[in-house]
Amino acid sequence: MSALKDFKYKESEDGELPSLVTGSETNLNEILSNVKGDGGINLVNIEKVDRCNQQISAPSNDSIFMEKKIPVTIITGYLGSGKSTLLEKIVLKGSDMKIAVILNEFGDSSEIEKAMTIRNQESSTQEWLDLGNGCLCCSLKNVGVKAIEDMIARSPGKIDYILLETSGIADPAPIAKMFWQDDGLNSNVYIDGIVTVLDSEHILKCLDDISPETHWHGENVITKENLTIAHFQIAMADVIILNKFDKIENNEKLINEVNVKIGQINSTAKIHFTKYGELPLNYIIDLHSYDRVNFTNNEKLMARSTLHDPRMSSVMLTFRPFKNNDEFLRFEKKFLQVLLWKEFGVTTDTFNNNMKKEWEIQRTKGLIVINNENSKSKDEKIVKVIQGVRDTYDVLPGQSETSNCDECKIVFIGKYLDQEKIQDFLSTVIN
Ligand SMILES: Nc1nc2c(ncn2[C@@H]2O[C@H](COP(=O)(O)OP(=O)(O)OP(=O)(O)O)[C@@H](O)[C@H]2O)c(=O)[nH]1
Ligand SMILES: [Zn+2]
Repeated sequence: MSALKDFKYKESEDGELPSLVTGSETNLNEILSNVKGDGGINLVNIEKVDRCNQQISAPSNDSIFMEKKIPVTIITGYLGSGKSTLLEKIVLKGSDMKIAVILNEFGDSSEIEKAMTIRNQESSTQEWLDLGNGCLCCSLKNVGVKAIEDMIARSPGKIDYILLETSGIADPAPIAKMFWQDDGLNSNVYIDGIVTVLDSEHILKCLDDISPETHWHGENVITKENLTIAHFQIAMADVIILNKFDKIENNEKLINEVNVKIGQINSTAKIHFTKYGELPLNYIIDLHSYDRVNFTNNEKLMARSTLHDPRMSSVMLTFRPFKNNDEFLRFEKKFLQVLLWKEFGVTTDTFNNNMKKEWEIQRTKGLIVINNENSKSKDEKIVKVIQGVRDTYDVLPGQSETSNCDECKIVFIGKYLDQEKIQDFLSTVIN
């Protein structure tokens, strides 16, 4: 029977106790060098300690961590739609802004190593990054984000924007969520928006053509009801580029059909037709799609009652401002979470049974106006923004692009959404 080891501390055997951390240290190394694992290796990785030391020692006003955050624009779109062509044009055209272009291509060599080619005008560096199974939307959470954060930390002040091309079969939602970190994580990047490039000649076929070998990955994308990854790439877009316009420019009927079909799936994204990715850079940067909301929806499309394609659609609700913050919190709990947290059992059976069983919300954008009950002038209002990607949502202090703040607006984009039923449900929460 082995004797129980006596774990009591004995200075003679266990050495001197390291002094307690007082918080006034100026160099973490002194403390951490005493903290050794078995075999004397450092328990904390050295780069992390160096970065912490820089943070502690740099005077707060110019600490490298105070540096501005770098916006990331995700460029997605189905295979061969023209993403790389768009990015080549941007890099070749050059601009006074320093843009890092990251191509998440599938390496020929092996499925485990992927090239992240970082390019800006002056030079291009090749960063090899192990993305797990080779796709940013499937890789371990944050592997891609961490690599990009490290790249920025290594070249402070050298990058103004990051344009990240996903592979043609990537589901943009998990990628958006990866970059959409709350400030607490002190990330030096943030998501500015999603730009989806479409091949205007083939997009209609692509939306109807359910190819069994379509590469399904990312979150639990349901294949049985023939949705394609192109649907999700369109639904998640803040800007849609209908590229290869040279192929359809003489076909009025097709142009209109493409416009209507895309608008049915996503009625809030701005749509631009392009040839070989020719587009002014400012159409795809500074979108602020995840910290602000501007509804540029095409009213005429929204007014249309019946949708020819019941699968992916947009639902837009407008309603009176909230009387006070409590009423807004009740809306959040009794309406928003019931809609978004279906997977977590928050959705009531009555509501569920009332909708088509595979209904699901992919994207939420909301402009919320609350009467400020604490203010002297009764018409002072508080504006908030709701940004949601599938079940994850955030309520941020907002500013509305439009000046009028006398109504709330919320848009849901997803599968089998029924405008009337959601509207009725809202009226049970806000009457
Ligand atoms: N006719 C025409 N061809 C285009 C246009 N834009 C791109 N192409 C061509 O379409 C093909 C695919 O373009 P890419 O830019 O590689 O497409 P991609 O989206 O990056 O492709 P993946 O990375 O495989 O998803 C290339 O041969 C381009 O030259 C366009 O506007 N019109
Ligand atoms: Zn993937």
